[in-house]
Amino acid sequence: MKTGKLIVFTGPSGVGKGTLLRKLLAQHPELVLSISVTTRSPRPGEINGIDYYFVNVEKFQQMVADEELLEWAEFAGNYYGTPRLQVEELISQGKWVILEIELEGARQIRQTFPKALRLFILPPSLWELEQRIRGRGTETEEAITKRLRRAQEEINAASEFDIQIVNDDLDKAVKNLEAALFVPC
Ligand SMILES: Nc1nc2c(ncn2[C@@H]2O[C@H](COP(=O)(O)OP(=O)(O)O)[C@@H](O)[C@H]2O)c(=O)[nH]1
Ligand SMILES: Nc1ncnc2c1ncn2[C@@H]1O[C@H](COP(=O)(O)OP(=O)(O)O)[C@@H](O)[C@H]1O
Repeated sequence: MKTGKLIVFTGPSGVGKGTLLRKLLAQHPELVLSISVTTRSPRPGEINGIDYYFVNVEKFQQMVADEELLEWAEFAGNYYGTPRLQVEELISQGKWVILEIELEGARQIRQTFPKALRLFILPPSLWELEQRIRGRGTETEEAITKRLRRAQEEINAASEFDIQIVNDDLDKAVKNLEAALFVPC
């Protein structure tokens, strides 16, 4: 049986993580995206148990206390975390599990899973990042401000990751992502 693998996929809000992963997962069924827990409200079209497990703060805090999360962090006023059991089961089945998580969570995983492959997605520019967040039309003005401020901090930490990929031309970024994942270095 194939050996399981953990892949950390980090990048600022609006950079195109979800877009890239949807394209990648459609072409590579051997990759599995870990479904996170969050206290953020669902966006239009987001489905509980598919996009996220949407919970309230009390439930989230209980999961932390019960050590049900592999990692967790607060981001732009909401909590996000990775369910431990789900990831451990998938890895034991030999799956390649992708954690789409922000910088603080990625730092925790570097301590607990040093063998995880850590990828950082960069925007072509901060201006383009802002156009994308605004263009997506999912965040309030306040959320956009918080996320853009956090984006600068995250971009400054990109060199902590094994591989950096610029999401400028989407198809080119997908190809670079496939090379990072499947071409032995
Ligand atoms: N630490 C951590 N971050 C997460 C998790 N799930 C999502 N995130 C990150 O939380 C941030 C906000 O996610 P979201 O509200 O969906 O916004 P988006 O990045 O603009 O799509 C993003 O950087 C996600 O990668 C998680 O389980 N743990
Ligand atoms: N390479 C790209 N060029 C232009 N727009 C993009 C590109 N990748 C993603 N987008 C758009 O940017 C917005 C944010 O993408 P999304 O995948 O939601 O980012 P994230 O998951 O990192 O927050 C979406 O409207 C998406 O269609």
